[in-house]
Amino acid sequence: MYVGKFLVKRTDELKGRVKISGAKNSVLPILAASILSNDECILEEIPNLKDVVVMQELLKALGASVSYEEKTEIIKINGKNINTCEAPYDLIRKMRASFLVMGPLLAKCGKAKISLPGGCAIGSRPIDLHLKGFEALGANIKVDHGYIEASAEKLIGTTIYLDFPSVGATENIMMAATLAEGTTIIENVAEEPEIVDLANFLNSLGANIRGAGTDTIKIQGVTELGHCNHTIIPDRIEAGTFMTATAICGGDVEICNVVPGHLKPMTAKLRECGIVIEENGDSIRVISNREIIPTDIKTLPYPGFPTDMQSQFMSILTMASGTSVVIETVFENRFMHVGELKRMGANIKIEGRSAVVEGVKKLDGAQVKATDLRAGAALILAGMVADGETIIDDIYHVDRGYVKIEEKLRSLGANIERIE
Ligand SMILES: CC(=O)N[C@H]1[C@@H](OP(=O)(O)OP(=O)(O)OC[C@H]2O[C@@H](n3ccc(=O)[nH]c3=O)[C@H](O)[C@@H]2O)O[C@H](CO)[C@@H](O)[C@@H]1O
Ligand SMILES: C=C(OP(=O)(O)O)C(=O)O
Repeated sequence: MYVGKFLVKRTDELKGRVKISGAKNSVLPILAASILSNDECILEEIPNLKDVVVMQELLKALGASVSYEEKTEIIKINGKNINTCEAPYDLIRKMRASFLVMGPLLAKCGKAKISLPGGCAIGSRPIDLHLKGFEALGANIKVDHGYIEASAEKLIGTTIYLDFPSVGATENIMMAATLAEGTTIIENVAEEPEIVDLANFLNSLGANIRGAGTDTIKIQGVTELGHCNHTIIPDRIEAGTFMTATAICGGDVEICNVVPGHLKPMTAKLRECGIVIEENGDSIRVISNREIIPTDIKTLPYPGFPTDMQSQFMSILTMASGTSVVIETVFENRFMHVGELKRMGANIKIEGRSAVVEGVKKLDGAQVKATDLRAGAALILAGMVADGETIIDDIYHVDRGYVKIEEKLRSLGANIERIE
């Protein structure tokens, strides 16, 4: 059983330089996509995250050969010997992104049997759009005893309109269409940088994908994919988390290995909050005197403000000099952190999909629980400005998506440790 907790104490300021790891939300679909090829893929800047370990286990269970070296952050993966098209419940339940192997398996083996992923703390997270896309490409879908079975003699390109620009559905359908016969056009797709990274990876394997990063993606099917070297883009959500950590604690931090363009929605909001941000090539400098101007936030698909940064921003806004409104439009239940922040003295009221945050003069340390990955990050931020000690439980969620967050924060002067 996982027994780790974080003990967080007051941090007066953050100072120094921190390097951002490869993006969790890029590496997971790219690992899934690598089994489309029958050759070796070499992937660099692989973050050592729990979710990446689970994805490796899943790909090995399907028959892929996978080797990861933590020191160099390189994965070598070869999908030549994929020998089963079934992804068991035990692996799918550990991580929703496991469902991203469905598109590649269907394209490569003509069938896939995957356990239904189910919901999680942030929402019910249906997969109807993924399935509609596979059906449009000619797959036959059936749901039986908690498993989805998809089969197709041949996938045939077509035009697919997504009702909502779902990140996962865009990725899954794009991967399936890569080896389909003819042209697939997917409209109203997600435009996240991770979609562009996946398309770039597939193209360097020999796929023919155009338009990633816009609302329409066009895929000309190919018969085979080859080998490639690919470097995962930096994690914009990890970068945003360090930006907000600096904002709330005060200080002067250089965040390197970032793509400033990917951070724009966060940079714009932090500037509205009164934080100074300088962009310098592939790094940014964040300067804060701890004074936070109240600011409203509304989460939206990219290039809107990311839902994965909503809870960290909420922590900052609890200390603002007035009232802010936070609207969550992407997930229907992503306010679980509010209850925990209130235990630390925050003044927040939820009304439907909105949270009204009344700034307070101080937060108090308390025993709290990371209800999901980003809730855990938000509680670390709150703990760093609270009086007294904060103990955060259930931090396995945090390890899903942050590489050694406590070590990186400590290198900037934060008072945080992992305890048993
Ligand atoms: C591994 C990964 O990349 N995870 C990210 C991905 O999750 P994920 O790919 O699961 O998120 P989606 O963009 O698919 O979900 C957005 C919304 O669409 C709904 N929906 C989605 C698919 C579907 O078939 N039907 C449907 O109704 C979801 O319930 C949710 O309300 O994008 C989210 C939105 O930016 C991020 O918070 C996650 O960090
Ligand atoms: C919701 C998230 O991830 P996942 O889709 O992997 O649950 C996240 O990264 O905040």
